[in-house]
Amino acid sequence: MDHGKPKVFAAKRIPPEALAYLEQYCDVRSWDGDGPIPRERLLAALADAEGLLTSGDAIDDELLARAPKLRAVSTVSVGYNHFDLDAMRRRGVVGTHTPYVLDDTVADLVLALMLSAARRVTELDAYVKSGRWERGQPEAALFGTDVHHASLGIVGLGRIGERIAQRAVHGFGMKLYYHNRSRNPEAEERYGAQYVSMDELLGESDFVVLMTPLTPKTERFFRKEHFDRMKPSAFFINASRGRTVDENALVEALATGRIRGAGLDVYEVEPVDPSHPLLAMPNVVTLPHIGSATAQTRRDMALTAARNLVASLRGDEGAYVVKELRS
Ligand SMILES: NC(=O)C1=CN([C@@H]2O[C@H](COP(=O)(O)OP(=O)(O)OC[C@H]3O[C@@H](n4cnc5c(N)ncnc54)[C@H](O)[C@@H]3O)[C@@H](O)[C@H]2O)C=CC1
Ligand SMILES: O=C(O)C(=O)CO
Repeated sequence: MDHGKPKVFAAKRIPPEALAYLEQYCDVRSWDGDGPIPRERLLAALADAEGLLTSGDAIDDELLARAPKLRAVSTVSVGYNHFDLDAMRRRGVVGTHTPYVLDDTVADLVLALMLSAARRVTELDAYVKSGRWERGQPEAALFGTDVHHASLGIVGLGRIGERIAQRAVHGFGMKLYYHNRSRNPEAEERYGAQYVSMDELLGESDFVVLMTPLTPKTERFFRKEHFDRMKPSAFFINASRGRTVDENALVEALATGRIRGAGLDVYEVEPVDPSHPLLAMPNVVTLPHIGSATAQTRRDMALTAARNLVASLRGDEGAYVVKELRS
């Protein structure tokens, strides 16, 4: 322990390299329990902390009131919907995140969801493993849908969206539509992406990929009227946040055959309830929020988060401060 170093609390386990970096500059205490830290333990640990490294803990008024010395919160994620930005601004607490380092890894997973849903990979894997593959069955029962040269609509063509676009257009020859808050001229140039209204995107796309952050504006913004406008042959892919979608409307669209299938990495409530109707649908590929979950990328994210925390506490340049909290 070094009294000259700022006290920080790591509310999640981080790889040794990131921890070693943090320890060079900070007096670090870490949560070493299994699973997420209980809220009360977290609040108690923050009584004298100047910095917090976290991933999904809600950074809200209650937490900030219990952490009077807190100056910086660094999340090991690019999404920061767990930050109460107004509360942090009021108390002058800096918030940072980990953009860029995970873009390719998440984009790979989105392609995996598209391919799995369209070619029925998980459904047919279960079919083979359960011994149901026999000669003489009608082969059409195993047919899927082509991904190559199909049309893709990305809602939220940002950092990750662009990496998806690159794979889809240059790798699979897909035609690309997108809808954003504002146009992305570089992506239009690089990928021939066409900026369209939501209506047009939904009506034209064989695959609709949702990649917006969760904000007050995007909370449950994808709802029944959107599924109703999609092609009945289309697939819905969500790797953003579950709460951007009205999940009941998604279930209904799938159950009534209004859309062909879905690929999901995220859910309204995580972990998703084992009795959730989505889990019983063979045309839905479900993953446990693993968009960025490769060993290398999680190491890179932890190191970025550690660097962000140190830079914020030292007042150095270079931390990825979330855009709403930049001065
Ligand atoms: N499944 C997973 O494991 C992961 C999920 N994510 C999620 O992906 C999100 C996006 O990450 P990035 O691409 O780095 O963010 P980004 O900020 O680079 O891109 C987001 C895009 O969404 C657009 N957008 C925002 N609000 C919109 C609205 N109301 N309507 C239409 N478009 C809107 C923005 O214009 C921007 O182009 C994260 O915030 C996070 O929630 C990120 C990493 C891993
Ligand atoms: O970074 C994020 O926002 C995630 O969801 C996990 O990588």
